[in-house]
Amino acid sequence: SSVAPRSLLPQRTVMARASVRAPRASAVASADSAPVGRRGALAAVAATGLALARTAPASAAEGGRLLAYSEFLDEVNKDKVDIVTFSAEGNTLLAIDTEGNRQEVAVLPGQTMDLIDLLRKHNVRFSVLSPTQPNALLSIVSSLIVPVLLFGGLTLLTRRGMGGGPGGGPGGMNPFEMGKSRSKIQLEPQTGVVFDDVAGCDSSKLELTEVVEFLKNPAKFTALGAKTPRGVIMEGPPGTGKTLLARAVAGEAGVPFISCSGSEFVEMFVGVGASRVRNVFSEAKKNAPCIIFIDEIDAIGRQRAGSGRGQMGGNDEREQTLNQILTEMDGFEGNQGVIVIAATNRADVLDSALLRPGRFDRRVPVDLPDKEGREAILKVHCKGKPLSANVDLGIVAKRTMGFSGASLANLMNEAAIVAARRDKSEIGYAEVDYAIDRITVGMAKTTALMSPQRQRLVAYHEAGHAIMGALTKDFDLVTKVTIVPRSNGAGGFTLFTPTEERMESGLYSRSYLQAQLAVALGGRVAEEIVFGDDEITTGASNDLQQVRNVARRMVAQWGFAKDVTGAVAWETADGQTGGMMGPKTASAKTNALLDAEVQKIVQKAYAHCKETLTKNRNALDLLAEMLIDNENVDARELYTMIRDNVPGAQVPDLDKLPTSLEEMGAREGAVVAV
Ligand SMILES: Nc1ncnc2c1ncn2[C@@H]1O[C@H](COP(=O)(O)OP(=O)(O)OP(=O)(O)O)[C@@H](O)[C@H]1O
Ligand SMILES: [Zn+2]
Repeated sequence: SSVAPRSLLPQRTVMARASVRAPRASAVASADSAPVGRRGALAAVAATGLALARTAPASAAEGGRLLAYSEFLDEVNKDKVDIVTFSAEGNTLLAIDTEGNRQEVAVLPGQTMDLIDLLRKHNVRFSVLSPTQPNALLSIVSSLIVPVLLFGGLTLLTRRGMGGGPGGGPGGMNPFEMGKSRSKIQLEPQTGVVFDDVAGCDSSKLELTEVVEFLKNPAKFTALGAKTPRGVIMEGPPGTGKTLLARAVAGEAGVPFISCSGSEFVEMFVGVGASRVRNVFSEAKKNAPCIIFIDEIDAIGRQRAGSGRGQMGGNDEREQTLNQILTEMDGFEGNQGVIVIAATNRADVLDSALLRPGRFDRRVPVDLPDKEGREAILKVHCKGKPLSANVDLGIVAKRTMGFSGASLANLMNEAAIVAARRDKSEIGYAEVDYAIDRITVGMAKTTALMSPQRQRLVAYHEAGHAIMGALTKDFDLVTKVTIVPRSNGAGGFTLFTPTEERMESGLYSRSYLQAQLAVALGGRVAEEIVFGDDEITTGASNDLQQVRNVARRMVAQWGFAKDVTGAVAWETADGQTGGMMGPKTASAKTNALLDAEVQKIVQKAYAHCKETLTKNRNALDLLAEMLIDNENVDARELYTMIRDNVPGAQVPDLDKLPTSLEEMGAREGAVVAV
């Protein structure tokens, strides 16, 4: 497979000192190699959640086989087919059966409409791959010799209307036509979308208000010599509303919206991409102030050096296109009011040249919605749909953890279709329930949907970090615990805010560092206590690396084990022995001593952690339950629970605790550990 599940890739540790809007900003700032020991940097113990296995999108390359059309029809008739995806050209399709197996099928030309009737009759979900999606399916199938066979009855069927299926006329449904509708430069004078149409995503919207302000009156900004925004990268999983948000920015500012997709540029002949970029920008300048939206920027903006280079010549074209974009953005003298918003779900692969100041220097994470967000999105998509009184959107939101905005929209749509099919006048809970199951089945194969078991595991993991943090005297304040999956692959996170004094001095005591180790181990130890040794997961690998790093530095850099290794710094802050700082000093023997001390320190922290969590199993269970229930737990909720359930615990003044992410982020020195 081309893309390894994310959980198998080295996970990025995110520990960044927060500036004003820290929690969001730092969710993208990778600081794996943060020089520990520098003021503040150490204050973060990575409390990394379980990495969600984000599998590659359905690719026919993986275990697919070519299925004869007749066999395919038989399977459909036996209700064995669950999901069908047509290629943009409509000549092939990918079928996923009820067991999750993928199979490619060559479609007979001219009978798509009948096929669609059949699919509808058997409740098969189907969709058309958009022409801009890189089509693995197509390239594979086209290399096979496709026997075009005729099958009695079906071949000569005429195009009957599609009256049978509710919700969707024959119009826009024909994959043949959709394949051809590759867009030119698309300019919408008015998108008609406003921020209120985008539910949830409050923090993303907040980040974008500045852009809106600028677009409303660019002259005001430039006259004052203010540094104006130029490029914004929105990153997040598919369907989280990135396109919608970009259109809302245009709508809020009342400016035109020019959209294109990164993949459109690279499919063309050499030189065409660059010239198209020029066209897009010159069109934009004519219409300024306005927004250029580039979807799938990763298609052009991948890292230039390394793996991609020299592959079948297609790369020069991509590079030229990328360079042209950079040139255009650099050429915004004094910025005439053109803002480029780009979207990607792979911000990690982007060329760093794109992210430099003056280019895409703002990054707006658009994460999967939490429970509240999901409820709000559901509300948006219920507009104009008659809902029966027995549908409680709060409950629907609770049952749909891991759903994106797009899947929630899809959910309400499916429910409406089912209701119509059942001849109901309103959508009842039964229909919504049915739609949830259906979409869940589809999603389980393509995305990182949280199963209840997984949710429980992540909840206990994070609860382990948080309880350890909260119960350790004089440790950083636990300001937020969440099990909402992040776009960087973390299953959840725990946020700590160090005290002002600690931030000021930048000095850390031995007891503080030991506490840090215990807190970092909290996730794994909680898993162990609750689920047993055999069920512990790889989700803690990041925590364990943190533990190793901190312990190693305690011994080798700060002389905390001086009785054994002497009060000597055996290595520099970056873990090097010698180098610029002097000769290589640690002998093999000393190194062995250092290693042994590291192990001792870690074992001690581990024992302490296990004892504390076992003793406070009650609080651990309660917090895990709170997390499963609400997904987010803020400082006040956490410490209230601790005050009421852990006798003798040291609890901060509840009235002074921050409750909103805004408040927490606004606190100078907040530290995010994802
Ligand atoms: N926050 C939201 N509020 C309301 N609707 C949403 C939201 N997020 C997504 N949707 C629905 O999902 C649809 C698809 O979202 P959109 O295309 O903006 O996602 P995207 O993040 O750009 O996805 P992709 O990465 O696949 O391009 C929207 O048109 C809208 O109907
Ligand atoms: Zn962790």
